[in-house]
Amino acid sequence: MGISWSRGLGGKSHLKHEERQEGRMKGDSSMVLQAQEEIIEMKDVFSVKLKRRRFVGQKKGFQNRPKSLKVFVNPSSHKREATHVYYEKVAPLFKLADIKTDVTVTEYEGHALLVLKECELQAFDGVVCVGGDGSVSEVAHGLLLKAQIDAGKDTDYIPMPVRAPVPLGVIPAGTTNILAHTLYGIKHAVTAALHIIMGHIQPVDVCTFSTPSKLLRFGFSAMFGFGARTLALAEKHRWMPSNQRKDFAFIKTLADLKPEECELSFLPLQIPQEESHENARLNNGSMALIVVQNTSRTEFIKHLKRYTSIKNQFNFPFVETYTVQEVKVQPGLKCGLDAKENTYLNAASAEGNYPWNIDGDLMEEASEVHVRVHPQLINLYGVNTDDLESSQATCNCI
Ligand SMILES: Nc1ncnc2c1ncn2[C@@H]1O[C@H](COP(=O)(O)OP(=O)(O)OP(=O)(O)O)[C@@H](O)[C@H]1O
Repeated sequence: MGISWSRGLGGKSHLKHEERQEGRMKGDSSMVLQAQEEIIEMKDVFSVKLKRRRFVGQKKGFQNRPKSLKVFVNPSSHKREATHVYYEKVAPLFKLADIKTDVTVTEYEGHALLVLKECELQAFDGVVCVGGDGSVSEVAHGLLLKAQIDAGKDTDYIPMPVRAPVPLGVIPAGTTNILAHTLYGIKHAVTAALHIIMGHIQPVDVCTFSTPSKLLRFGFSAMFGFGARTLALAEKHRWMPSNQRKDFAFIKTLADLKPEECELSFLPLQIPQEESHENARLNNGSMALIVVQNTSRTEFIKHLKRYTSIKNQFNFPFVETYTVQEVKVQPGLKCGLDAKENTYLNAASAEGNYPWNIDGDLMEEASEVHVRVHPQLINLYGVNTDDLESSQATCNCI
């Protein structure tokens, strides 16, 4: 086996080493030209460096391939592995691909958001986040918020947000990496890095979560009720180790399970009949609304257990699913609840705020929350694994 190349043979395809030898032996005259090809045996190759060359008039070498990246690494992600993952597995690949990087190792929650607000995004071809879903969500929010600021928008009220100016790359290194699973079909840092290097880009829908007076977040998913109360309880026990805290909050919230009083309104997505069997996808301007009505604890646990499976996951009489564009949730206390129930419903905060779990981040709001999906608001590095039958993103977010 050898590596061969030719000196401007007018686009003729190369012959393999073995074929060339054979041609020579047969005395084929066309082989005279080919004989100018040079061969290096693979065993003699120490390393290969490809220089990017452009033809006259060609504007770009490879479309979308980044040359300069702003990188955020969350050193606290999943057993503090993110820094190691980045410097050992990803940074060497970026270097080989001649990509310049500007790295911020975040020091606290909200650090990436602060840096992004001050960042000159024009200096970069993309932003990369090394961490779990919590970090990715913060960076995606920061990137989109900065885009609105740069576009001169009022960041408290953004009915028509502008798109993020550069793509976002996700290097999975967290405890939960649902977004990375969706984009790469796998939690694998090197696969993710290669998608970034090759400039594979996937437009993705993003939601805005707002109250009547302010924008809470740009994000991808939210839970009201059980998933939010679990998070609120876990946050109150920050002193506990992460997994212990989550398990404790989950079991305690389940033990105290009560129906959540709220008024829900939504705008269904108008989709053509032939697509009506499809649920929400990454970039078709839709989101899935899953409403779990009051039921027994046993039935609710059955529903939770099936949550991670792909087949019949919501096939319960008390679970309704809708494909929607907008949702409004107006929390409200039912008159006539007994004191114990009232205490539960107001457990998250003395001010009567209701907890929301937005991409794993706790937000507490008293007023109505309006969720809207904005089609293809951000480009993410990766491919759309919606179409890969084999991809099964496992979700352990609750
Ligand atoms: N240096 C830091 N110390 C503590 N928290 C940080 C730091 N840098 C970033 N964060 C915050 O940590 C949160 C969780 O990060 P991430 O999702 O990457 O990790 P994880 O292991 O998946 O976390 P989780 O336990 O929430 O699943 C993010 O909201 C991020 O803002």
